[in-house]
Formats: sequence, C-alpha cells, structure tokens
Amino acid sequence: MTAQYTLKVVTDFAAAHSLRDYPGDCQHLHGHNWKVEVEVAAPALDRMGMVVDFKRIKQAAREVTEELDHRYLNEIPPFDELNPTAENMAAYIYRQIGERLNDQRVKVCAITLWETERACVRYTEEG
Ligand SMILES: Nc1nc2c(c(=O)[nH]1)N=C([C@H](O)[C@H](O)COP(=O)(O)OP(=O)(O)OP(=O)(O)O)CN2
Ligand SMILES: [Zn+2]
Repeated sequence: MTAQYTLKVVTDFAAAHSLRDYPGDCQHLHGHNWKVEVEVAAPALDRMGMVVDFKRIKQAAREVTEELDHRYLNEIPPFDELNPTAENMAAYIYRQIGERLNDQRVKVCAITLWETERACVRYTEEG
C-alpha cells in the first residue's frame, strides 16, 4: 500500500478578461468571480502529523490570487501575451503556488479553477 494525503483549500478572486481570437462574446471584456481549489499532496506527514498547515496553503494561494484580484488580466503578465483562458490561468496559478509551497515531501498536485458555477478546469502535471 502506498499512502498519499491530499489537502484541499478553496479561495476566490474577481477579475476581468477578454479572450483573444475567441469567435464569440467572450472576446469582449467581461468579468468572473473565479473560484480556485488548491490541492497539495504528500506521501508522509511531518512531526505534527500534518502534510502542511492549511494556513500556509491559504497564504500562498492568497499571495498569488492577490496579484490577479480586481485586475483586467489581459494587461498583466503573463496574460498580456498569453491568452487568459481558464486553462492558462490554472497552469499559471499551479506553478506560482508550487514555487511557494513545494519541497521534497510536499507538492501542489492540482489546481481546479472555476470560471463560472458550471464550468471549471483541473490542471495537474505528471512526473
Ligand atoms: N475551454 C474554455 N472555454 C471557454 C473559456 C475558457 O477559458 N476555456 N472561457 C470562456 C469565457 O471566458 C466565458 O466567459 C465563459 O462563458 P460560458 O461558459 O459561456 O458561461 P456563461 O455561464 O456565461 O454561458 P452559458 O452558455 O449560458 O453557460 C468561454 N469558453
Ligand atoms: Zn470569461
């Protein structure tokens, strides 16, 4: 048996975007209340019996989403060049939170980004 603990923290932010090359209404400026689910995994616990303190995950997620909150995403890097689709945003958030949290034992393993109440993308990386 291989153990794996996966924690999940949920946060949100509000931001506007417009999708370049989109053949429809979403090419125009519009906004969403984005919901972000951050999953963090480890095969073993620390001395306290935690993967990592939920507070640390919330703090890392907040640091990343604060940069996006109440912004027009098309104006800020990397979305001034990279189309601010939910897919590209999820991958960006995954890497940014990973840079803050990952160590030898603990890894960000998935970001689920809800663009609306009915549509989301879940981003993971293999290996
Ligand atoms: N694969 C993706 N598809 C779409 C993305 C995206 O990022 N990745 N983004 C959009 C738009 O940003 C749009 O705002 C989302 O609109 P939509 O899903 O159509 O949501 P609505 O609830 O406003 O529309 P309904 O059609 O009434 O559900 C589009 N696609
Ligand atoms: Zn949109």
